[in-house]
Amino acid sequence: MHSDGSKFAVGYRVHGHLAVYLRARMARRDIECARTVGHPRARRAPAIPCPLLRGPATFPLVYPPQSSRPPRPRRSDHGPSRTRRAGSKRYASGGKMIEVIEVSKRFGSQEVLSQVSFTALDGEITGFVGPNGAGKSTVLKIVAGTVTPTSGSVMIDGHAYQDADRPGSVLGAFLSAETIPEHMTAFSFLTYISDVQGLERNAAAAALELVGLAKAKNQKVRRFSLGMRQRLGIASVLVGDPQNLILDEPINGLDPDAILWLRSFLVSAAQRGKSVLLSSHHMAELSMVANKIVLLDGGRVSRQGPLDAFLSSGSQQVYFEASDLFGAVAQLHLGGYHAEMFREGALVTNAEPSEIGKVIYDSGRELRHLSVVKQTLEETYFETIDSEASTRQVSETRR
Ligand SMILES: Nc1ncnc2c1ncn2[C@@H]1O[C@H](COP(=O)(O)OP(=O)(O)OP(=O)(O)O)[C@@H](O)[C@H]1O
Repeated sequence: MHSDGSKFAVGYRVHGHLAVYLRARMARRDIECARTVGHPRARRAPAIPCPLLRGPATFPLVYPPQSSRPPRPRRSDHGPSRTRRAGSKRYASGGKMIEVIEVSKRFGSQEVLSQVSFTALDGEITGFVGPNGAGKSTVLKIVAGTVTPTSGSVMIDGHAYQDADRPGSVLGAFLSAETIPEHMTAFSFLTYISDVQGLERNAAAAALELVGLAKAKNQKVRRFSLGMRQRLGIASVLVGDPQNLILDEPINGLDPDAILWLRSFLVSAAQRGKSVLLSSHHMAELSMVANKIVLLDGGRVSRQGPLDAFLSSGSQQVYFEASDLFGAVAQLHLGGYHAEMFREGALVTNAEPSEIGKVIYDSGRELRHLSVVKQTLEETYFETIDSEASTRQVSETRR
């Protein structure tokens, strides 16, 4: 305990995370304070088995872990009339929750971000992607208030974050597990966070349960594996149940069980109307949960839009299987189509399935399978990055 008797003063002796919470308590208007602090109304949902814990969890796991698609939102999940598009992946909506407005950032002479603008809406998971060094972490740090933009602003729930009365109830951010003090135990770390946020101490225990660290609660963080540190970092965000969540590469180091759990948790959070901004290099994972994608490249937003637009924007391919496959492919070539043998059948580029079906049928062959192959998020990602790179190359050559 510090000589002034403040139970928060101990935070001055540590660095990183705790200093952040400390400042939250000591100087409410310090924008760093709200990195991870949340509000005290931790949810007391009915206990439902959590795949991570193999025991009860304390949040409603409404998203079946086996499924890669979220279910239709139930009215009871988020109150009456908050669902705008039942059946879609927008779970509930209340407006623009995280608004990044024309944000630019320079570190010395290096321009890292240029006029970055996007919104992460209520009830949605916004996937934030881009190559290494694109500036994703810098954007998230600016949203969390730990880095100041050179120009532009961020609004959260319609207000400047530093003006929030209870910053912790507004935003929870998991930016890096590296800042968790190594000399603390998992429990003392989370208890400290609970104290600073004015939560009951069982909020810390519940968060440890949620992320599957209950058994390791008395272990020092320095003995934690990467995955355990990630889990603890995620727990530090969940402890206060904030309305908006930002997570920077939370999947790194997690085992498959934990990934499954995190996926379920984030979808559930969106279903309850929260806004989730999720940075990740795992495209397949993002495809399963995201409603919207923001692609950052070279410090600029090179593309943003609904996930479905990313999946359907590329060249369409039709896959078919037929009798006399070689003959069918030759027939398609004669008709001017580009067809290639693939697995048990063939892939035709830039074609409509009805056209391909007609060609095969008219040639007297038996059509056994016909389907449209959608471009994956990863393919669209590389296509966009490649086209940005060639555009940059052309403009540099012209100079
Ligand atoms: N504090 C800093 N001082 C100077 N340069 C910085 C600082 N923080 C980040 N940068 C630079 O800003 C650029 C963007 O970094 P950032 O970490 O935001 O990228 P990122 O998209 O998150 O990358 P990754 O996918 O590898 O995590 C990099 O060139 C990095 O070196």
